[in-house]
Amino acid sequence: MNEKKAVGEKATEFVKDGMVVGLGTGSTMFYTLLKLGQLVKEGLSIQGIPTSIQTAELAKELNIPLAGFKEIEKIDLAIDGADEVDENLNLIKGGGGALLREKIIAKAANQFIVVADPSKMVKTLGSFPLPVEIVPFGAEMTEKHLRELGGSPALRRVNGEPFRTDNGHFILDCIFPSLAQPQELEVSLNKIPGVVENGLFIGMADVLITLNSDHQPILYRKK
Ligand SMILES: O=C(CO)[C@H](O)[C@H](O)COP(=O)(O)O
Repeated sequence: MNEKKAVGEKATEFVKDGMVVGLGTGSTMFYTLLKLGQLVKEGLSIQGIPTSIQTAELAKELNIPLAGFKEIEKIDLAIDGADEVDENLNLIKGGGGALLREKIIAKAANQFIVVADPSKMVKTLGSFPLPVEIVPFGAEMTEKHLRELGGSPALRRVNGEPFRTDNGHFILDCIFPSLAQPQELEVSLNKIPGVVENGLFIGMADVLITLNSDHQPILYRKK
């Protein structure tokens, strides 16, 4: 069975007529977007706020109307994937490099829904290297500061060249020996000059959609 499709499509049940919807990025969101495109074709009226150029392009292909921040007053709902989800619905995101725009939109939304197949569920965050978005200027120094915080950063590359986010920044993928206190690390990381944002989404998710052992969609709400 296609687990990403099952959870991705389930999230569209939260989308109602007239809503402004934050549209996340990634292969799970692909299915959410396909389903939203179908619903729009059938008459659903929404405005989407994309979290990446990739998502904006797909939404345009699917005729999902898009809006910018100047045109809207609120975001009713944001839907997005995750790289890891713990039992408290804390997340690591940014595997696709869209973490900054994703966090801005998740924070602005009245409700943030995460779609994650069971492979993303973990007891403690941190097996997935934490993406940290940094400005290219002084990258070596920023990397050094991340090492001082206990991380082992690696510059993300594509075809040998540094990967650039939609915002023109670099990504350092950081392994930390322990992410037992993710909320403290999230704050410490963002205090480093040169760090723009990190992929820890602590206390932000309101609803998680994953699958149970019978492969049926199951919802967990923030405690
Ligand atoms: O954070 C993200 C992109 O920056 C994605 O939501 C995350 O990487 C999950 O992607 P996928 O659904 O493809 O597994």
